[in-house]
Amino acid sequence: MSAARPGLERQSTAEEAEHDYFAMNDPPRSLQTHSAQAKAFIGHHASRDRRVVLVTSGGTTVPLENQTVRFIDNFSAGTRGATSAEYFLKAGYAVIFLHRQYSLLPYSRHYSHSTNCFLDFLREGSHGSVVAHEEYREEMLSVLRKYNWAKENNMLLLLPFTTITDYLWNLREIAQLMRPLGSKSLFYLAAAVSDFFVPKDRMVEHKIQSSDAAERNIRKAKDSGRETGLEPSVTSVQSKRLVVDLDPVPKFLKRLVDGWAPEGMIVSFKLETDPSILASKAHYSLDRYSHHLVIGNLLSTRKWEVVFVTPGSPDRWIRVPKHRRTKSLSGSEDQVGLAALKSGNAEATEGC
Ligand SMILES: CC(C)(COP(=O)(O)O)[C@@H](O)C(=O)NCCC(=O)N[C@@H](CSSC[C@H](N)C(=O)O)C(=O)O
Repeated sequence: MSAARPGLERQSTAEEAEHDYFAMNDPPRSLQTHSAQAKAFIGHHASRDRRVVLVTSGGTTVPLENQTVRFIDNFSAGTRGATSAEYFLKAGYAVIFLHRQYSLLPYSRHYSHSTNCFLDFLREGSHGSVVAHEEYREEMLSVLRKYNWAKENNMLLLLPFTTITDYLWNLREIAQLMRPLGSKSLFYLAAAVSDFFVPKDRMVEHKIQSSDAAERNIRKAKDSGRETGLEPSVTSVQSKRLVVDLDPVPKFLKRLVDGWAPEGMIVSFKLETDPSILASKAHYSLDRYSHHLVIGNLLSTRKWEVVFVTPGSPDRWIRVPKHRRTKSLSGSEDQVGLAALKSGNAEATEGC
């Protein structure tokens, strides 16, 4: 961590980490365009005194080379984010949907290109027309009407990211643009965010070689390392194993709560695979960042149960009953939202 800059009182560790991270890792080429779109969208809805939610969705990647051939990814398909965005729109929020490029989107998620292939719901009608199969027509029409309403009323802004750096630059930019909304802003952080990454100054430029060329590759990287004093983050050794040395991603939630969006309502998700630590990790996150709600979920059961962890209240599990975990067109994840609605937790609907 850099020493406190002379003439300034020592900034918090989180502020220092933020400064160092954004100084070392360039913004995505799309940031200015995204910023202009978000600014116009927020201004449009602020002038109508409307609540705006930033929903983040899908997984961030960690590139291993500057000219990226290989990257570390995660499991997230964006189902939680895309489904929740639909509930937020239904509840009257304007939605900024910051999502992993090509992950599931609100409404179109019901008929993706692979699972539930939309072509399977269509048939050729008269005069070369295309019509929906009778049995799907009602549901498809309902989804289409909601989708068109959101588009025609400028209620949904879709902003894509790919890497962890894209995500953090966009999150900070949009959060700062949302500040004037004050308590009318909500942050719903459903994206699966990388915890480790390859810092730019330790990233190799070209594709990592898996052949004998690796020797030349290592020598070149080490020679450049001798000049910069930095070892490359990824090296393949004589045994041709690939050794990857990653740094932790700065804990940005602290900066979001304290600096970027001090008046916004902030909901984060805690993902675990071990049920015995989920609640404690969710409480730890809430205590550490002092935000409003942590929604805990397990990788294996995330589509039908979540736990709401809020300050000063008992943990509240929301589960879709076994018999209702049907695979509707929209999948069982819709039912976590419906279960929350039926349990009288309107907020919970928006939270799922
Ligand atoms: C990703 C899923 C599980 C949804 O799955 P799909 O429907 O398939 O998309 C979502 O519900 C979720 O838990 N999202 C959050 C996952 C996540 O990355 N949580 C972080 C907290 S937010 S990243 C915060 C950062 N580490 C920090 O401490 O500042 C964690 O568990 O640590």
